[in-house]
Amino acid sequence: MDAELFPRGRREIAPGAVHLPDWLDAGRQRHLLEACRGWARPPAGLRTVRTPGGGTMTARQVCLGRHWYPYGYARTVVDGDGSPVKPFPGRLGELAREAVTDALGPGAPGADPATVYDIALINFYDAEARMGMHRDSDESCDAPVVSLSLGDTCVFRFGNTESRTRPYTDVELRSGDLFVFGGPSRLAYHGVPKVHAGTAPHELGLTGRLNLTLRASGFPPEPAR
Ligand SMILES: O=C(O)CCC(=O)C(=O)O
Ligand SMILES: [Fe+2]
Repeated sequence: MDAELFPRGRREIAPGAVHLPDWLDAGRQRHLLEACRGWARPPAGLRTVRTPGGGTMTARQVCLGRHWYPYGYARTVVDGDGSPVKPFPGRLGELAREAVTDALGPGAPGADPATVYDIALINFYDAEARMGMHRDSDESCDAPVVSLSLGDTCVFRFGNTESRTRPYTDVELRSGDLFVFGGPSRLAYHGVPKVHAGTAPHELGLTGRLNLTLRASGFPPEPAR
C-alpha cells in the first residue's frame, strides 16, 4: 500500500450519496472477482454495448437478473447472443442491503428486506475505457443504487440531477470501495472519466477495473422457468 497522509473515511458526496472506502476486505474482493469471471463467460457473457447513435460503450458489460440495453431491460440478451440473462444471486441482494445499511443507516429505504434487489450490471474497464455522464433511470423503484469497485482505481464523477455538467464532485474509487446513491441523489448524473491503469492491488490479480452496480427494478417478479 502506498503511503497515505490523510486516512480515507466515509464521505457524503451529496444528500443520499455516500462513499465508503475499503468496504470489501481482500477476501471478499477475491470472491467477488471469481464470481464476476464466471458471470462474464458465455452464454449471456461480457459484451460490447452498442448505443442507438451507432457508437459503442468502451466499458464492456454483463448483466444478471435482467438484461440492460440502451435504454431498457429484457429477460434475454436481445442485443447480443439472445440467451436468457443469468439469474441474480440472492447473496448479491443481501450484499446490497448490507451496503445500504452501512452507507445510509438501517432505517434507510433499501436497507429493509422488503426492497428486492434483483439486477446487477457488471462493467469491465480496460485502461482506455470510460463511461459518459448518465442517470440510472430505467428502473421503476427508487431504492438506492449500490456500486462496488474492484481492481484499478478510477475517477468517479458524481453530479447533479439537472444536467450532465457542473456542479459535480470527482471521487477516487479504489478496489473494495462502496458508493451508494439514493434519496435526492438517486437520479443524479454520474460517470467514469478516467481509469488509472496499473493501480489494482497486486494480490487481487486483476488487470483493469470491474464495477458491480446493484439495482432494485421494481418490476413484477420473474415467472419460474
Ligand atoms: O463503473 C462505475 O463506477 C459506474 C457504472 C455505472 O454508472 C452504471 O453501470 O450505470
Ligand atoms: Fe450508472
